Amino acid sequence: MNWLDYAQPPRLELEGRLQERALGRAMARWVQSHGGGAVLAELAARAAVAELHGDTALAPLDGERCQAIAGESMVGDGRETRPFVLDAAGRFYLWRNYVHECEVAALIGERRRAATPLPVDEAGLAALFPGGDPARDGAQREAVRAVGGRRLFVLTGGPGTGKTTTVLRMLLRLARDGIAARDGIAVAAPTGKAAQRLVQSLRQESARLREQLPADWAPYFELLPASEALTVHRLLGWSPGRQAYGRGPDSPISAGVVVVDEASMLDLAQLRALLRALSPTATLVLVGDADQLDPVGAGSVLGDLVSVLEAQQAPELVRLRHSFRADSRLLPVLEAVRLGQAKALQAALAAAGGQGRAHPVENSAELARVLRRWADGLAEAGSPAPLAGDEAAAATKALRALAERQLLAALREGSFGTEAINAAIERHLRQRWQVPADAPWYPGRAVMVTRNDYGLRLFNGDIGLCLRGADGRLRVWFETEAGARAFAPGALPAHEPAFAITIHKSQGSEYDQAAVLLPPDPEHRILSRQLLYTGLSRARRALELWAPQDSLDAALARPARRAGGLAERLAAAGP
Ligand SMILES: Nc1ncnc2c1ncn2[C@@H]1O[C@H](COP(=O)(O)OP(=O)(O)OP(=O)(O)O)[C@@H](O)[C@H]1O
Repeated sequence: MNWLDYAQPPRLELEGRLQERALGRAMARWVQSHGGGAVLAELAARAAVAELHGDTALAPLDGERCQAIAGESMVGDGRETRPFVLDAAGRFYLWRNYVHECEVAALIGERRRAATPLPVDEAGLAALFPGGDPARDGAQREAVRAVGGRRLFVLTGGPGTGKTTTVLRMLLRLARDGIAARDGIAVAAPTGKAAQRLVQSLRQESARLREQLPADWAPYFELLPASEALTVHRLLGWSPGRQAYGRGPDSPISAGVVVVDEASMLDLAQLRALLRALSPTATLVLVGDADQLDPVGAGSVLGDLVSVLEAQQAPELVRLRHSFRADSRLLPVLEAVRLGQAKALQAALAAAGGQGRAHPVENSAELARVLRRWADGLAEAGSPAPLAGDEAAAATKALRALAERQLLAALREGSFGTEAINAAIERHLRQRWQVPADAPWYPGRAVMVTRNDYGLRLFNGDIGLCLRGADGRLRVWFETEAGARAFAPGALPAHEPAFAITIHKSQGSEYDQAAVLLPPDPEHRILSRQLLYTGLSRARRALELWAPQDSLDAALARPARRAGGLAERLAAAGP
């Protein structure tokens, strides 16, 4: 491995302590074989493992350790290329993470300084919010007002606060300003599913708004991206052969406005690549919920950016706070989690009545009990009847019924993980529905696609339901924008059972009712406020929290901001 190569972090998707130890040992050996001392070898190993956990650096070292590595030739202060960097604050970096942080901070600083705010046409703004109420949509209007003439804009807010609704109006405003007409608009999201959802929501909302606006707005609607849902990877022209992005400073993305939704999923390396690939005059709009989980890769860029912009009361940031969700009884639950307040969470759950329940699931026996109740709920609906009449319409109905309730678990592996839970639920359903043991597929089996298949237009995270057609054949149905589509089970891309999915995978989806299961070990490092918030905020109408108080307290107490120096660098790069 070439540690100086910071173009792309190594694809280390392995999890678990064994792999971590192996990586750490390999790194330590590499350091020692290149003449590094024991302290450096240990720090390098820890930094490599910390990167797997999402940290871009080690938390500042004490003076003694800084001293111990001061003379190491492999450690620099960032001015020259070295495998490791010890920055002025004592943070220890792998070279690429240091470079990425510095570049991201510098490019964001440049974009902020390059703003030439354009006043909004107030009549146009009022037209975009027909019959609006400033108490509810004031911040949305502010976002539309503030985006004009900016090269960077950040829109954050919890679920249902109208982020997509606002993005549409921001784009229409920019189109009217002439920006989009000249250079075009690109919208993307880190995952295929989120990108598809974004384009779909924009299209639905623009159909509604178009009817309410005067005819002279029509040309601006034509400029909205209506067709392809782009992942950030695709927007950047990722070439698997070259293992590099095609878009960069020499061949920038040809769009005057670039919107990236679900930006909480962007990692540091992706944001750097994106910033490098924008034309200098383009407007970048980052949209997401800064309180959600950090990305799989290293860094917590949206969280860092929002915290810095918020502290500076910067005009490039608008936080939407009013939720347009029909059900506001769950909002205090989310707010308590967001702020890490255990007592407020208990009170909010109690006040939510039947819509918010907590079960202290402390061990496998208790898990089996709540799982059985959950699986009974699924089984009672019965094995779905064969489709009749308009099969696609009937399948859509069945898929929507399936999406009404979802079990979300923090873990994937182990007895509290989705793999074991799915196996238990499937066993129960097979028994209740009398599915023959040798039939892998049966009506009512829910699966989730785990890899994007652009040819089939199925994306990682899409949920399908197996149903029997009138012809007696089993097919797996997916709800897509073009209506429900069916696939032979054998034709599906990689997939897994979906009666329970991880909280990580649930990002961007919503359910009427969600149950959220945390591991009973309060020491488990996956527990964090963001994890709990992300899980609970998937519920539209009712939620169940399956966790002992200790795990809950641990999650609430851990804001889980990752170690690194981006926030400090962003603040220093200033506007
Ligand atoms: N100003 C508004 N007036 C009335 N309804 C609104 C307004 N803004 C948003 N809504 C409604 O609130 C709901 C959520 O809006 P939207 O999908 O834009 O939110 P979001 O923040 O993108 O949601 P999420 O990310 O949780 O899916 C939609 O039904 C939308 O029509």
